[in-house]
Formats: sequence, C-alpha cells, structure tokens
Amino acid sequence: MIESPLLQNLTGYIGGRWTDSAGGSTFDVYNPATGEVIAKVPSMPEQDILDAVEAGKQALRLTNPYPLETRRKWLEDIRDALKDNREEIGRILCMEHGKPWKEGQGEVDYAAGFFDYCARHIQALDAHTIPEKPKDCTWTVHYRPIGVTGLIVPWNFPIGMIAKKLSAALAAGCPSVIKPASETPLTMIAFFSIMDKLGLPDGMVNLVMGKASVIGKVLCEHKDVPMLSFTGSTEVGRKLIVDTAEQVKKLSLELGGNAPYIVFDDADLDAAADNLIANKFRGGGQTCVCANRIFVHEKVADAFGEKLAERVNKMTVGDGMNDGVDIGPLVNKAGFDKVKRHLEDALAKGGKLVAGKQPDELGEGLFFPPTVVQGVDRNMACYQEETFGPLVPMALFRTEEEVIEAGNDTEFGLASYVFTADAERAQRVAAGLRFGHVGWNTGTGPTPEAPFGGMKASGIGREGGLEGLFEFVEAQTVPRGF
Ligand SMILES: O=CCCC(=O)O
Repeated sequence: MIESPLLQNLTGYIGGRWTDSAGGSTFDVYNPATGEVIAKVPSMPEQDILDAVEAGKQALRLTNPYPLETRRKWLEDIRDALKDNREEIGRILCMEHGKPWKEGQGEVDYAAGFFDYCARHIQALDAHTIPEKPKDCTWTVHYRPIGVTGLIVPWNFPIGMIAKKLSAALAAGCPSVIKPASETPLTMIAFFSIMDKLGLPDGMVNLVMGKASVIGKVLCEHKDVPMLSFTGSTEVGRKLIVDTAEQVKKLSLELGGNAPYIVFDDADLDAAADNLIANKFRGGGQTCVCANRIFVHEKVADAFGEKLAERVNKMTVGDGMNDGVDIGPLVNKAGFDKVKRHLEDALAKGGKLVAGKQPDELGEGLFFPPTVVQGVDRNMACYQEETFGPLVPMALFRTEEEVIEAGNDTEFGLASYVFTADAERAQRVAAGLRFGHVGWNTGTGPTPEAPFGGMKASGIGREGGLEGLFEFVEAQTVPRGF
C-alpha cells in the first residue's frame, strides 16, 4: 500500500471536510508497473454526489460575488502549493499512472502553470462598459460565474487536466464537483490535501469518486449544475451531449484525437524525428495529442524511418519510478490489448515492423515497447482509431493536396503537426487541416497560454489562454437608460 503525507485521508471531500462514503463500498487502485493494489478508495453512492452539489450551491455567491483579488489569491496559493509539493505529487502520480517520475513532476509544473496563467489574466473577467450609447443607454458587460460545475477528468494527466479546468472555474468564482478517473484518484486526493490547507470557502471544491454511471447521472440530471467540463473519449462525450440536452447544459468537451504528423521532403528530418519521439512517447503514447498517423513524403520515407528506428531502439521501457526509464507501463490491460490489436492488424494487412517486437513476443505485464510500422494505409485500425500507446504507424504521401485530404480523413480534429522548411506551404497546410492545434516544425502540445481544443468530433470549447478563462462565465449585459 502506498504511504504518503498527502494521502492521510483516502476519502471524498465535500463542503470543506474529508467525507467517508455513505455507502461504504470501495474500489482498488493499482500500480500498473507491478500490478499491486496500492490503495482502496470509496465508491461513492448517489447521496454523496447530491451532497457535493449542495455544498457547491452553498459556496456559490451571485449577489455578493467573491472579489477578483480573492479569486486571484486562491489561484496563486494553489500554484505555490503545487510547486512546493511537486516531488510528492509527481511520485504518487507515477505510482498510479505509470509514467516516468520525471514526467510526473513535469506534469505538476504544467498544472501550476494553468493556475499562474489564470491568476495573471483574471482581470480580463472584470466588467466593462461599452462606450457607445445605443438607444441612450450605457451598457455594462458582466462576466457572471455560470454556477456549480461538474469537472470530469481522465487518467492520462491526473493533475494536468484538473488544473486546466479548475483554474478557470475558480477564476470565474464557480464551485466544482470533481470526479477523477478510477485509475488515478490518488493524485487528486493528494491535490485536495494541499488545497484543504489554503482556506478556500467550504464547498468551493468537492471531490467525489466511484462509478462514472452514478456520478455522471447526478451531474447530468441535476438542475443546479449548469455546466460540465469533461476530457475523455468521444463516445462518452456524445453520451453527455444526449444526457444533458433536456436541460440545455453548457458543455466543455475535450475528446478523442487522431493526430496526423506530416513530414515533407524539405523538412529537417532530425528535428522531425526528435520531435516525434518527444510527442509520441510522452505518457507512453497515452495522450490525445500524440501523433497517431505519420505521413512521410515518399522521397524521404526510408531516411526518416531509419532515423526513427535508431532513436526508438535506444529507449528504455520499465517501471517509471526507476531512473533512466523513458516509457512506463500502459495504464491497464484494456489499453495494452488495444495497442497489441492495432499492431497485429497492421502487420496482417501488409505493414512492416521496423522497430519493436512482434505481437507474440510481447510477454507479460503492461510494458509495451516503442514500435514503428511502415507501409500503413487507411484500411488499418491504427489509421482509423486512436491507438493510445507507443505504436508509430507510418504512411507515404506524394503531394500537398493528397496529404491535407489524408490528414482530414478522420472524424477527429484535435492536434496535428507539419514539418516543412517552406513557410508558405506550412500556412496553406495549417489552414487546410481541420484541427484545433497545428504544430509547425514542432511536436509540442498545449500550454497554459494558448487556447487548446478540438474541431469536429474532438470536442467543444477551449482550455488554456483567454478563451479557456472565459469558459466558466456567462456574459450578462446590463443596459441602463437615462
Ligand atoms: O491528452 C490530451 C492533452 C494533452 C496535454 O494537455 O498536453
């Protein structure tokens, strides 16, 4: 069992108090590197979720809003507390997610960055007046907190994802009911244990854990929860749209991806290969911004494949707590089996393995080696679906038009990447790609400063940047006549 000063209370947190589940049932949390159970946490029943919403309602202040300086202080305090606890939170994160501990600590810094950004830009939420006087009125635009929000976060960034949502919610003055993924509740408990000491108003942040069906139902149906922010699969996102349609709730959804990574023949191939390694193997390939289809111009395909294989063959797979590990285990067996299925399917349909292992050599455990397959086409599962693992599928292209069409040949539109030395071509390709994020000569992902989100079936709304800051407020205009 995991021991930590930040895990003294393995319970939910409602109305400013650690709260044991009313039902008494629990679920197990595993270390994916060892398969061991490292904690048991409550699977909370409907009544607990209702209590959490009620606590949020009590914390919501409309007629006497929390002053902007107070909200800024909450954000700064959380940022500082995250920085002070980066090692311990990073360790807990590594134990339950599996990513290398250095990456875990980096994720805590990333999370702190969102609180910092919102603190520095919160004045954008101040009311402003419109200088003209249409119809002899002065108009004031207020940004009102939307209300109690449900924040539902995935396991792939156990602290990064909640930071994106909660920083903007707190900036707006919205209380939250927060549900972590069942694979990674401990990082969230650790986060609550640092927030517990910061003097936020009771009910401003509430933690519930357990079955998605129970928690999701309350959050979707409760009339006092006007907004849900969710990161996860498109399948679940679609269900949330249906389940909240009756009440016309606001949804902020960051859903699946199927990122094209396009390498033209004039690209710096070493830079393209280095960036692909960093992009693709971050979190073991379990990120929604990971390159999922690598399109390489036919003139440079062999050279690029060699550069990639050379780099991949130097990578170390193992327990993320050990020094020198580049890729940890996949988070669970379902995730491992999906990557294996994609590899089997690609090889059965004519793909060529240029780095990694044959499916029957993979062995026990959740450790999947970095794998490169050439000769991929659109009939393969790894081209059509998001693999969410360390498999690099490479396809060829000949022309700019062809690769824009191929890149867009997916229902998803989250992240994409283009490597070329030709600035005009980069601008044309970026404009043609229906993706919310287009990296030009970089595989870098979201940052606190820039709005990030998906087009098409990859979601609704943005996180990060001023756009993300405005997600949790509603503009209210108050014209005043003379
Ligand atoms: O998994 C998707 C988001 C990735 C990120 O926040 O860097």
